[in-house]
Amino acid sequence: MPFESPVIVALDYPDAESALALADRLNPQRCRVKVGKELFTACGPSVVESLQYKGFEVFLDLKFHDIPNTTANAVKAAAELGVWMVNVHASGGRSMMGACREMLERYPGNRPLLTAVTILTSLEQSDLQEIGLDIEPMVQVQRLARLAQESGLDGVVCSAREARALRGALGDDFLLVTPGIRPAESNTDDQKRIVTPAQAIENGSSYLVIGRPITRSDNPANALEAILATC
Ligand SMILES: O=C(O)c1cc(=O)[nH]c(=O)n1[C@@H]1O[C@H](COP(=O)(O)O)[C@@H](O)[C@H]1O
Repeated sequence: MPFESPVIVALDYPDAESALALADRLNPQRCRVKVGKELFTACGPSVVESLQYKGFEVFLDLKFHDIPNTTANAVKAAAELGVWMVNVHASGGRSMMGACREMLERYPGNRPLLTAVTILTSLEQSDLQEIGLDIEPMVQVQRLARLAQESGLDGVVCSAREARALRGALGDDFLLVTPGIRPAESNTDDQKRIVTPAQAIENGSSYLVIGRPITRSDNPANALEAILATC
């Protein structure tokens, strides 16, 4: 893409028709798109291929979290699909992330970027406490991000609230993919660790994952442009 857009639009839809209709209202020169669990479970690889055919680079967000062999082969299937980015959960551990990275060495020309989810942006400290993690999100995100970098990953998925600290600790080349983005005064929905687009970029985010603020807008292309204008 000639203009390197920081925005990845989350196509969280129950069927291909709705997802492709939204994609038709966007310009693939102005954003990338994300296919997640709902759309992929309903439609499978064909919706990824349809989006690629329309000119979009696709982030396949299936957040794989399993034993190393299973996860590495899932990442391999994603690479065969020609996706731009694929992700796993960092809490799957070093061997799992390393096995995925090693598997992708087989795709030197068109290797997908491999990122690891740290702590979901829908969680805050009290949620972590309930699952036995008596730790601040910032501290756990930093720990997992360091592990992901040591395991050879290209970057992490985190809240833009953690981006400044991670950028300082992990360097300029490590990708920080940040969901939980909400323009000022928009609905927070189920997100808890939210940041505005402008603040996310200022904090050092590489990519902003944005769903409902764009997809639920009356004019998604205008909503995207309004966000890009602030970045
Ligand atoms: O991996 C992700 O993309 C992801 C990680 C995370 O911590 N939080 C998070 O919201 N996401 C995804 O980012 C998108 C956010 O969508 P909106 O809340 O509608 O902007 C959804 O598709 C989520 O699945």
